[in-house]
Amino acid sequence: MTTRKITNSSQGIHGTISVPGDKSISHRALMFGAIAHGETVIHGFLKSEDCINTMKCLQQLHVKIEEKDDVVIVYGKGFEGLEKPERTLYVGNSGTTIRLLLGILGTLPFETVITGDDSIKKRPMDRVVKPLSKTGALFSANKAPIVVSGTNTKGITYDSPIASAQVKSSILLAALNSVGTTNVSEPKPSRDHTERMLSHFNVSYQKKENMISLIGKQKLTGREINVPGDISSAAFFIAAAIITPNSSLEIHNVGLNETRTGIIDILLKMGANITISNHSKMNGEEVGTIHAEYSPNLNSVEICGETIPRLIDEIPILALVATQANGMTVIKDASELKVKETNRITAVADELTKCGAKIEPTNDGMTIVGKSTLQHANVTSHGDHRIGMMLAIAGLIADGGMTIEDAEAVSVSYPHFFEELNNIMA
Ligand SMILES: O=C(O)C1=C[C@@H](OP(=O)(O)O)[C@@H](O)[C@H](O)C1
Ligand SMILES: C=C(OP(=O)(O)O)C(=O)O
Repeated sequence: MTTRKITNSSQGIHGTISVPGDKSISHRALMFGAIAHGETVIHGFLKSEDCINTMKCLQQLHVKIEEKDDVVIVYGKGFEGLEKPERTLYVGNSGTTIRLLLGILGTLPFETVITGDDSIKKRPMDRVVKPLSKTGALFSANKAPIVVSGTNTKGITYDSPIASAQVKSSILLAALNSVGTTNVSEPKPSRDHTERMLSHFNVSYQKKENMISLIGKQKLTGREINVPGDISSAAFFIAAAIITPNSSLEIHNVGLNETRTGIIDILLKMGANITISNHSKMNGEEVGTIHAEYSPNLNSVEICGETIPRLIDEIPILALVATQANGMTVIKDASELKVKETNRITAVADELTKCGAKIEPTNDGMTIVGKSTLQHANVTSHGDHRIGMMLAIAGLIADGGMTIEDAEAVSVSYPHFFEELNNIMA
């Protein structure tokens, strides 16, 4: 386990950076490339642990994938080109990998065993096992390790009780290799990268309100994909600039898909100095440049309802920002946080309390009372990349900095996070 010491940054953070590729889009680019026919060339692929695990799983299913210079090339042979792996597939820490792959594997006529690390083994898979079983897919368990297979799967109609892009995407991937129409709805809109990727691969589907309908067995052909920078990674540096005195930071090429920009909406509502410029589009995904500056007059907010899925992974870093805002910030409707890489409600509350924050966990979120002066503490990431990065940013404003145990967890989504942080502190 690696321990990292972060020093307090009295001079602020400065510079112009780009963040690595979007994790959600990188996973999908590989999977769509694998089930399409022909070459899919991916630019800006995120080479982090989670996405590399997706790549390795697909290679074990006998998909040829090459890394050349800055591109990743997937030589897809359609669903029928996927072959039984010799070994158990290992997804590491990645919920997106296991849930989306279960959708694909549940339509293949051979048994695959799939598992992950200790965190993955605890995370609920019934949310995909239940709907996918209706297609005719077979599963040995509701938690990893799972043995999965399926023959002649059929389209289903499923009203998902949770707003989860992983559930929606798993069902849509299964739908592509099933006979007939699949209809899937969700209670609130979750990230729509799968839908945009379907359009990019010329798959036709209908979307009416929160219901997507797709006819199975459409043929996909390999495409070129440009992956924008990950707004969930950018969020740590945006927050750092906002809460650290004397800071000014520009981040290029950030994905600005509106199903992901809840973090920007909330920070603006809190009074943060953020501007967005250079708007453009990359294979159906909006991108732009984000400029963030120190914002001394932040106010508390309530974060709930439809906003939650639009910033679900940014709640740990938003909690830190809320410690620097006047008044009480209330986060609710976010019980999904309990089933992420760790229980992010208790992990955030426990670790930030050690630093002097006034933060109370609730059943479906937390309350945070600002403004607090934070101080040095020995904290832990709990093996969760987003908790680790949030605590590193807390170190910038804490008296005496921060000591973070299990800091290597950041490699799950942002392998060079600490190097980038050092660069902008210089
Ligand atoms: O589909 C995706 O790429 C993701 C969806 C979200 O999970 P849920 O869909 O389970 O909320 C998110 O937390 C995760 O980091 C990535
Ligand atoms: C929840 C996350 O990812 P996953 O569900 O893919 O493990 C995340 O990256 O914050």
